[in-house]
Amino acid sequence: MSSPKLFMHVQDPLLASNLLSLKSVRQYELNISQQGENWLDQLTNAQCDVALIEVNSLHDIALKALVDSPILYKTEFLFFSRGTPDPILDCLMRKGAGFHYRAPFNIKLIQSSLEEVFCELNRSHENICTQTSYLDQFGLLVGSSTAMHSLYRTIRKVAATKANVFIVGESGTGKELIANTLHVFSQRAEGPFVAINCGALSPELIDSELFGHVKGAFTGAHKDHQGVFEQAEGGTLFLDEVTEMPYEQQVKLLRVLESGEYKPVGAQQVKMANVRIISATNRTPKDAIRDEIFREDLYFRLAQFPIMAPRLRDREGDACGLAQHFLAYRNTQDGQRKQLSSQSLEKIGRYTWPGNVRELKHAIERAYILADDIIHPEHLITHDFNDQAKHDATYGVPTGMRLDDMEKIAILKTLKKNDGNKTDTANQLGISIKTLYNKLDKYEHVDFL
Ligand SMILES: Nc1ncnc2c1ncn2[C@@H]1O[C@H](COP(=O)(O)OP(=O)(O)OP(=O)(O)O)[C@@H](O)[C@H]1O
Repeated sequence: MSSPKLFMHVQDPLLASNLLSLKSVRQYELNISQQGENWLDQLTNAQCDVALIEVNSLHDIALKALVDSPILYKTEFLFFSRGTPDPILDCLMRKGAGFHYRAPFNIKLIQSSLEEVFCELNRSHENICTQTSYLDQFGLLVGSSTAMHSLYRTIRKVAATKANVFIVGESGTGKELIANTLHVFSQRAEGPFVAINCGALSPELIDSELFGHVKGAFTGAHKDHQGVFEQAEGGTLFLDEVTEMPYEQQVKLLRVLESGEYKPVGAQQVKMANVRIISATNRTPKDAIRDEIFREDLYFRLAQFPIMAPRLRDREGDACGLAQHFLAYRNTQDGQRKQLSSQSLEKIGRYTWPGNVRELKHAIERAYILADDIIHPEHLITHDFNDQAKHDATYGVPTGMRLDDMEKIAILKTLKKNDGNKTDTANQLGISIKTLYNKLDKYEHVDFL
């Protein structure tokens, strides 16, 4: 959600500096009027929620025009005057324009009025949010926090370059969405975006997955197969969980990055790769290099431009905003009007979301399934179980829930408990890593943005 906007047209320097020093003024996005230009035109262009206007002339043309302007009903006005009777101002007051403060000004009173208006503006955003999302969006990413806006600026700058980008961030922070957004804003946007999970590649098939193979290259190679380098030709190749790629395979990837050349398995001729590489990991690269699971030379090739994906707990206000966003999409999908209670929003705002946006998205999905109309805190299942829950295997297993919903919850909870480690998750759930990936892939596709 963007901050509510405040327009200020105040010429008296003392009054202006008093107003600007108020905390309640600084929480708005500020627009200060330009001297010599009609302030009503400026206000109309800026589309502000609140306007602080000093009236110091009985011949203020803009004030006169305001009487018949639609802005009068869209903006909350606070007028400041020296107290000289002004029929136009009286007329505006009769039309419900807002507050009129006369000198000497009581700054404390002004502060509390602005505070109140600010709360009302935010409340009106809240009331509409179960059907609509109020967060800012950039490419495929949603979020209005300072951390997200700084990420948007970085993406915009680096997308235009040819640099390989390396995204580091906790599981569920949206690294794949960041990669896709980089692609969308790059000159390769018309080309394909191909994502591959390096942790899910089987050592036997990895060469073929990356570089492709020709018919007859090995038993079972019944026809030519394009590797991801070829599939992503002219576009972007996203190497997710790149630190999980088998160590000996990393040197092959390094060679392609250095020379641009690769050879499909069983082929005679080399091919030239024309792809931009974006990679990601939820490990700290320095630790992965120290532990000798990730080659340092490969890291430097891949990380021409490193980007940190911010944790959800570092994006002030975004957790509640995203919860509303996901709920609004779900409501729209099913024609429902489910709402988050204010206690639920409080719980969402307080919780630290160690599984980041993915955990939040799935918590809302589960709550949506469980709740009738209002989502209460008990519907929001997070991962901080109490001790009793740990000892009781049936704790929290609901009755009457669809089996595939329960399966989904079990998978996502286990994934979370294992900090996103899919190998451990698959082992604990007694399924193959491939099955796990297929199921996660399915959830992503039936999910909402
Ligand atoms: N800023 C965001 N706006 C909207 N949805 C988001 C955002 N960030 C993440 N998501 C959603 O959260 C889920 C996880 O995102 P994604 O797969 O991109 O995370 P990740 O960091 O790549 O996770 P992992 O490290 O486990 O692969 C996806 O469903 C994605 O759509």
